[in-house]
Amino acid sequence: MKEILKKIPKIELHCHLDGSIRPETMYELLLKEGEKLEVKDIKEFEKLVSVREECDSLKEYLKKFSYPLKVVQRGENIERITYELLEDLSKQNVKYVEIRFAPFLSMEKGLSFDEVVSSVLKGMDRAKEEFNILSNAILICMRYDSGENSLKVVEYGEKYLGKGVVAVDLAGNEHDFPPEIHKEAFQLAYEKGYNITIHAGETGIVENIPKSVELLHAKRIGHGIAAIKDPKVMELLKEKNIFLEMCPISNLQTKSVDSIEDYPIRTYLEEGIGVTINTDNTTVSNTTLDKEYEFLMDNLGFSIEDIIKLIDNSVEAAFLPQSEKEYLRKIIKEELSIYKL
Ligand SMILES: O=c1[nH]cnc2c1ncn2[C@@H]1O[C@H](CO)[C@@H](O)[C@H]1O
Ligand SMILES: [Zn+2]
Repeated sequence: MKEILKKIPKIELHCHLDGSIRPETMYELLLKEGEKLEVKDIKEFEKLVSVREECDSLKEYLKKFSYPLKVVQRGENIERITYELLEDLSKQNVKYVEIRFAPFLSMEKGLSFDEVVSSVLKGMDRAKEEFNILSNAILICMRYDSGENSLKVVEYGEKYLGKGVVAVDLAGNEHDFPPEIHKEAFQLAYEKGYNITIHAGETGIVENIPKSVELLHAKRIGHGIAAIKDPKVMELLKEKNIFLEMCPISNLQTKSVDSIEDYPIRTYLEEGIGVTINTDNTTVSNTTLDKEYEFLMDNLGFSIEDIIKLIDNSVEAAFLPQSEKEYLRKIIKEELSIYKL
């Protein structure tokens, strides 16, 4: 591990709560629920809930969410895993994080929408008090869900806007469910003043990127790997100042690119597209922001100065008012100066 990466202040914009539950906590909570686990210890369990080399697609990757989903059905669990994720991130010197989750996925055993959202917000408040880490939430609509359910996410979530919730997202199996299914919901979100980010072009479907920008009002795109296929799409991203939330380790696991050399980040930066680096799912992808940056340094020749520029992009792309971005820039600059960076 490049030692300096551990120390520098960082920002996380694309992190799924259910994909980032501490394995020890998940194991404990599953056993408490009486779940029969066919593993002999926590080490084996960790393998069960994170992807290995055998993963060949996004669909395969998404299968890893079956255990996390079992533990996000109680308010106290949701609050705890939010708090613990923020504790872990604060130890890695992450200053600000946007945590995303799909409320409807936590409503399978009777929790209400409000119970789910307020549990996340409680975890965030507690972490802010104790670890001084700032965070906001992004509500996810699931692609396979009906357009009506996505509308409900937008409608029910409105009262939390500006009170911990800053945006809505669309996630899940991109291969079988195009963005336009959810057009109405995102139109409403736009009108209500939500920020919008959409998972698009993650595993090859380039047209989902312009659709997300033009039909769903996306200001940021999750992954966007397929933009490399079409110069017009890259031009659109640049022209509209759409930031990409790239997650290199996850992208390799889902086979978004064939090899590291094909990872399009350099081209995007040369084209003037705003790129940010994120983890996607710390547990499922077995990663951290430090590992993601280290990966860029080891495999794609990024320097620490390049990394600092990427972190500054994350500040710019954050769903925060200018004054809060300025505050983040100030504290980041102060800390970097300690290391003469
Ligand atoms: O990289 C991804 N692409 C698409 N969907 C994802 C990704 N990571 C997680 N999820 C989906 O989002 C849900 C809510 O967090 C997860 O349960 C998973 O199904
Ligand atoms: Zn994601």
